Amino acid sequence: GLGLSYKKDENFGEWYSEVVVNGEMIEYYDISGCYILRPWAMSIWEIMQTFFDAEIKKMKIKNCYFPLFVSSGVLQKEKDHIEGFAPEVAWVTKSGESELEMPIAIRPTSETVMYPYFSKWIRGHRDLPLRLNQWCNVVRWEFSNPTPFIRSREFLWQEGHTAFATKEEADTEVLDILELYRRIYEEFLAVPVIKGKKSEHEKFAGGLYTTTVEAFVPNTGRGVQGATSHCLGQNFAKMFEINFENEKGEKAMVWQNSWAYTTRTIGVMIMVHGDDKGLVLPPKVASVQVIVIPVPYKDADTKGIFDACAATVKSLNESGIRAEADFRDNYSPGWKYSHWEMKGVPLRIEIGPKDYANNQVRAVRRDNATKHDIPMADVVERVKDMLDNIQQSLFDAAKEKRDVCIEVVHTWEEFAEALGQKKMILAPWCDEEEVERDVKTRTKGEMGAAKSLCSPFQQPELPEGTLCFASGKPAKKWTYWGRSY
Ligand SMILES: O=C(C[C@H]1NCCC[C@H]1O)Cn1cnc2c(c1=O)CCCC2
Ligand SMILES: [Mg+2]
Repeated sequence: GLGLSYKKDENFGEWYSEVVVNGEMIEYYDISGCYILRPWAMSIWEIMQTFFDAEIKKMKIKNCYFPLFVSSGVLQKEKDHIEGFAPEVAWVTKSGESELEMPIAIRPTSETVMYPYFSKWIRGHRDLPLRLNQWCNVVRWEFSNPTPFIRSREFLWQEGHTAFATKEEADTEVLDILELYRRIYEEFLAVPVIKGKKSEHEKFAGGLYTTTVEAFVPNTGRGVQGATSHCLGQNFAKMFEINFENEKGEKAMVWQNSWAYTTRTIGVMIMVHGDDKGLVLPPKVASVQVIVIPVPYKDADTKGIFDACAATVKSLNESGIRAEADFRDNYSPGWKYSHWEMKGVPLRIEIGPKDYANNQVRAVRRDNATKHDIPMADVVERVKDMLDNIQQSLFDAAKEKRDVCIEVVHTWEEFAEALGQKKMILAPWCDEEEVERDVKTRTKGEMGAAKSLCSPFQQPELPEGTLCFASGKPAKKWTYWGRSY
């Protein structure tokens, strides 16, 4: 029957796999690591896309579409870009029965697809800035445990690729985009994130520096890279000869950025807000924000109740609230309550004989299960306030929960203990790459090694003489560490 067979706090992995299916977001597919995104998931992607697309259009960024296929010569052009990733590239080697002359890669990302044309299109400083984005799918044939939304062999994303005459312009855009990613997480998905910079070891190998918004899943004690905004410097410009004649008539290389967020965002939201009754959707990303359910009683005025439901839906929709009624006569009200709770609809409105007689409705919040009797005349205003309140309290609850998982440490012993307690660890670090590699080695285990998540832009005070938690050398910066997805 209805209901989950796993509890979030007891069997998180099984709970997650069940909740994405029972919530009708995902259907498993016969190829491992690939998932069907059903409308209940796709509508969330579209709501975020509508926001992000409008924001980048305000920044004069234009959408385009490049081919799915990359020739192998081009893909291997930027050496350190590809060396670490080669095993993940999927190749087309045949068409029908015949072998292809040259194998063709399926894009795992589009730097090497786009940049030969950036080189062709960018001649003079008037061609700059060039700022393109594409909404598409990418394929990475990963082997570590596939997880719906979080780690799949094909996923949807947007990838922005921009070129500027100066580093200052690139640096500014990196942070403008990162702020949009923070808004996606904190204002839409109600998930708190930390803005920061990736270490040299964790950054995008082909780039100059990587900025990130880091989320955290308290149940597993794992950090999640939420979205990334990279400054590529002039590395790709050198490789792909993307030069321009500057205003002094000199030949100069462009400064580039690339930035992405993916369908992983949806998985993070589910992991953070979901509970043992199923999904819990923040109103901003819920395709149905209010579900109205008639509770007919054998001899009560059923038609009146149904009309009241339809009128309630109509007035909510007219005020911009996404409301629907569930009039199906082959399911009981109780069944409907569980069904829409499983799907995470933020607010339920029940109209039964008593409500109808008293010209009121009963609203039930999905996040805290509280019940509220509302006069019909006040429904639109009260529902608007409740949805805003649900959005804010989901964020506040998630932030509180994430904050208690943060542990500040100064020594290796404290670090190891906090890691064992599934914490996100803030530690003073000497910022030396081999020390980071050493931390990975020392924390290897079946749970996976700890890694640096980011050095937060908001740096706490670092008193003179503070030593690195891992090497004992003078610390240079506070850095978040933890296990991750
Ligand atoms: O994709 C990026 C960098 C960059 N790509 C464009 C959008 C922003 C940012 O994600 C890093 N990266 C990750 N994973 C892979 C590659 C790769 O370049 C290339 C080969 C396959 C796997
Ligand atoms: Mg990867």
